[in-house]
Order: sequence, then C-alpha cells, then structure tokens
Amino acid sequence: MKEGKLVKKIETVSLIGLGAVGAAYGSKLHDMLKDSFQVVASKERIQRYENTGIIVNGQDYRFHYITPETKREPVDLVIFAVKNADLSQAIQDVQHHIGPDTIILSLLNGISSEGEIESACENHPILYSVCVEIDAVRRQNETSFSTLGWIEYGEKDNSKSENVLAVQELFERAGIPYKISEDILHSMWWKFMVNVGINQTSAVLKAPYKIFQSVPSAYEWAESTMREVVALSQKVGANLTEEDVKSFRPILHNLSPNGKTSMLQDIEAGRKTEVDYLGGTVIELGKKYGVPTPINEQLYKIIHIMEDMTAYSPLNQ
Ligand SMILES: NC(=O)C1=CN([C@@H]2O[C@H](COP(=O)(O)OP(=O)(O)OC[C@H]3O[C@@H](n4cnc5c(N)ncnc54)[C@H](OP(=O)(O)O)[C@@H]3O)[C@@H](O)[C@H]2O)C=CC1
Ligand SMILES: CC(C)(CO)C(=O)C(=O)O
Repeated sequence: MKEGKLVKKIETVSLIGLGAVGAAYGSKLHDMLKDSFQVVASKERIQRYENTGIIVNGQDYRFHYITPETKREPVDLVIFAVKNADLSQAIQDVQHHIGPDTIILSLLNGISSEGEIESACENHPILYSVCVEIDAVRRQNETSFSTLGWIEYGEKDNSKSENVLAVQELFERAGIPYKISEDILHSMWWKFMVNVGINQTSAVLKAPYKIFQSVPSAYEWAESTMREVVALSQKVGANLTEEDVKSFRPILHNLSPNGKTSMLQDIEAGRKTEVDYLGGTVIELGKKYGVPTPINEQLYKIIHIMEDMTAYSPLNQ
C-alpha cells in the first residue's frame, strides 16, 4: 500500500450493528452527516428501532435506516459493529454498499473479523481497527457511555495510505477520537489481550469496572489471563510484553465504575457471548504453538456453562 495524500473525502457512511458500540459512534456520524449516514438493518429491526427510538446518552436518535435488500450506490465507508457470531450475515447484508473504492472498518473485538471480511468480500482490502477505552453499555434500545475512548486503526502494512487519511479527516469532522496505529498487529493483539483478560473474568465474576479498579485480587486474575496472550504474541510476531499488560491499568481507571464489559452485558442479557473468539482463540493458538493456556481453558469452560445455564433456565423452557 503506497503512502497517500488526501484526495478522497468520505461523504457517505453505512453502519451495520446498532448496539452499544454502533450507537455510540453512530450518533456522532449521524450528527454530522445526517441522512448520508445510514444504518443497515432488517425490516423487523427497523420497526423495533422506529417504535422505540435509539436513545444515546439520553437523546432520542432517529437514524436513516435501509434494509439489506435495498439496492443503492456503493458508499465511501462501511463500518461493522455487530458481534462476531453475526458477522457473516452482516457481511451479506451490506453487499449493496460495498464497491471497489469503499473503505471498510471493523470495530469488533477479537483478531479474526478483518480476515473474515477480506475473504468474504473477494479480498477487498480493509483497514484494521480496534476501539479502546470506550465504556458503552446498552440496555435494550438505550446506550450510554462516559467516554468514547478512541478508535485505533491502520493499514495492515502500517502505511499512511489515502484511505487512512480519508478516515482521519472524517473522524476529525465528526469529533470521533482516533489514533493512527504505528504497528497495527501490535495494537490488535494488545486489544485482544485486554479483552481476553477483562471481558472473561468480568463475565465470570459478574463484576463492573469498579471491582477491577478497587479489588486487587480481581485485577490480578485478569492480568494473569492476559499473560497467556503475551506468551502467544511472541509466536506470531506481535511481541507483547509485561509493559503492555501494565499499560491497561490507567485506561481501566478512566472507565465509568459502573460500566461493564461487552461480555458481562451479554451474560446479563442472556445472550451468547464472544468467548469462542477470545478464550476459544487463545486455546486454539496455544495448541498450535505449544503454549500452555490453563486459565483460558477454565474460563472458556465456565463461560460456556454459564451460557448453557441461561439456555436451561425455566424462563426459557
Ligand atoms: N460494548 C463495548 O463497550 C465494546 C464492544 N466492543 C466490541 O464491539 C462489537 C459490538 O459490541 P456491542 O456493541 O457491545 O454489541 P451489541 O450486542 O450491543 O450490539 C450488536 C448489535 O448488532 C445488531 N446486529 C446483529 N446482526 C445484525 C445484522 N445482520 N443486521 C443489523 N444489525 C445486526 C444487533 O441487533 P439485535 O439486538 O437486534 O440482534 C445489536 O444491536 C463486539 O465485537 C464487541 O466485543 C468493543 C469495544 C467496547
Ligand atoms: C476494553 C473493553 C472492556 C471496553 O472498551 C471492551 O472492549 C469491551 O467491553 O468489550
């Protein structure tokens, strides 16, 4: 990818996944782009969204919705903000929005969504990205956050391409905090490490951020879980270190004490979690590279049992 200068301006954006992350960043894009920002969703979802409105930090948002079947010109930017298990359907649902010049960003946690999108979209190159220090919590149609954190993104080869600059210009205009990564493999693995640590332990302990902010034994357990990712990262060239583990501490302390990880939100709402894309991936890579992952193995089992218990609950019989 060659270094770019700004010749591209993003005028049209489509988002799929109007949950905690999608509604938080989507509200900023809607404020700026109005109807040039649209949310792709099925008729049934649109009806639900129109009946109740989407409330973001107390404000009722009426987004511009479009069904997957509606044909339209490709847009300048497509953003994915669904959960990992819904990604393959979401990729199909935005097909009418993607043309040869469309930039694609995936805000999903985990390290597999970009690859999945690239192979499903005929090797369409995408920007790699993670969202950091956002504490968005969703209850049904209401999302609230105390901080949007930032979106850290970049090309796979870390070049400041035309697409990277175009997204930077859009984020500046929309007031979305961002960082252009100097080393996107490291950034992706760092975020993966954080989610493997904090999301899984918070789900099992049913602990909001204030527990990790104030109970040392809880946070030590999260860090031990992260260290299994540090060991794995050495095998793939992402080269995380103990310093990377420590660097999450100040970020954790900036999150709202009552905020909750997306995995704890899933457990509380009775939804399937993303454990297969966190602990599940760690265990798989551990086997591949001969790295022990005992803590993740236990967390993986426990979180699956918690999901099975939800499915078994008398309310679901
Ligand atoms: N919450 C957070 O603070 C953070 C989350 N993340 C990551 O971001 C991703 C999204 O998480 P989050 O926002 O919390 O998840 P949510 O469950 O809150 O939102 C996902 C949304 O996607 C919608 N959706 C699923 N499939 C489709 C589809 N085919 N078409 C249209 N909409 C669809 C769901 O709709 P419906 O409810 O109708 O099924 C739901 O509203 C995850 O990978 C998560 O790990 C990353 C950083 C922080
Ligand atoms: C890092 C954290 C915990 C908050 O941004 C997150 O990514 C999540 O809740 O999934």
